[in-house]
Amino acid sequence: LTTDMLQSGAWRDTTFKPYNFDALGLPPSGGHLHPLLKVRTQFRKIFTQMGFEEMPTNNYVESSFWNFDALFQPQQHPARDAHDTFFLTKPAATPASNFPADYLERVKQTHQHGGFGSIGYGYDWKVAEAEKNLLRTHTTAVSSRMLYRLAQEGFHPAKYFSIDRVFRNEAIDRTHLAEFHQIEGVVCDYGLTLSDLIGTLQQFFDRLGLKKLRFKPAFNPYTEPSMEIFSYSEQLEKWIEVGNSGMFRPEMLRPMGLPEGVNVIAWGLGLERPTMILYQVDNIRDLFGHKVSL
Ligand SMILES: COC[C@@H]1[C@H](c2ccc(C#Cc3ccccc3)cc2)[C@@H]2CN(C(=O)Nc3ccc(OC4CC4)cc3)C[C@@H](O)[C@@H](O)CN12
Repeated sequence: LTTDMLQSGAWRDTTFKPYNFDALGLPPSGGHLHPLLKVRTQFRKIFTQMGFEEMPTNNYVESSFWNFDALFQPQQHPARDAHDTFFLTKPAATPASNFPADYLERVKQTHQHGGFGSIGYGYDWKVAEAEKNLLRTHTTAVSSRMLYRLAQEGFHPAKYFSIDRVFRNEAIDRTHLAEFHQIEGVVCDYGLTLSDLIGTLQQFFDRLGLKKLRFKPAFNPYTEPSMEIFSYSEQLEKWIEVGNSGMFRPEMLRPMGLPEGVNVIAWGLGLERPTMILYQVDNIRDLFGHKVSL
């Protein structure tokens, strides 16, 4: 039966087969959860089982102060250039009156002259640099806010985690976009050492099915020592990089007011890479971005 038959009236002398009311309709295509969000739930479960509390990460816009200065990342560090970071023009700055004045002063002193056994960087720290707004380059900016709050509200041992979007002004390719989801774990307590970090990482990655870990010395401006984490993937039958880690430096922790003897171990990884491996996706655009084809 066509519109032409209806308009011309040809339908009148056409015999049609009887309507089959028992015919099954087309199966409706059910929706499905996005793989990234399913893997995010998996990571949330792992952290929760390990007793970690999720950090509030609902601010993509951050000040350079919390994203860099609070982490003892020097103001002339290349990561702070526009070629690596998305700086905002409106609002371009968070007035320094928003930062705790005494804490800001301790951060400034630590960058300039060190303290707590550190010699600092010896440069002239500029508040205007710390006021610049940006799209956070890591969720470690949230960790710095949480650690400061923990110190100010009365320290107690704590375990935090975050899983959320971060933004880097970098070249994009098959496996890298200008934004990705960072996963970060943080443990703060008295007397933590590198072996606590290694043990925590083994617990964490074991729950991901990654049994064999290897650690390689690395550098981060805000952690010392730092280690890159590698694991043997049975699925890919090769050693793969699975994250980075370290112990936050005293130049970051002491100005916050965390008590003497308190150390903080932390590690980070991405959400896209594990999702691409678990769901056998080889182009990140099939997973995330403006042209998703699932
Ligand atoms: C600019 O890119 C950064 C991102 C992302 C990353 C790297 C480091 C950190 C960090 C940190 C950190 C360090 C010290 C203290 C606090 C945080 C966070 C994210 C992943 C880190 N990486 C990464 O996730 N790899 C990975 C993780 C899990 C995994 O599981 C599979 C089921 C088997 C597989 C792979 C390693 C690479 O993918 C790397 O090329 C991309 N990295």
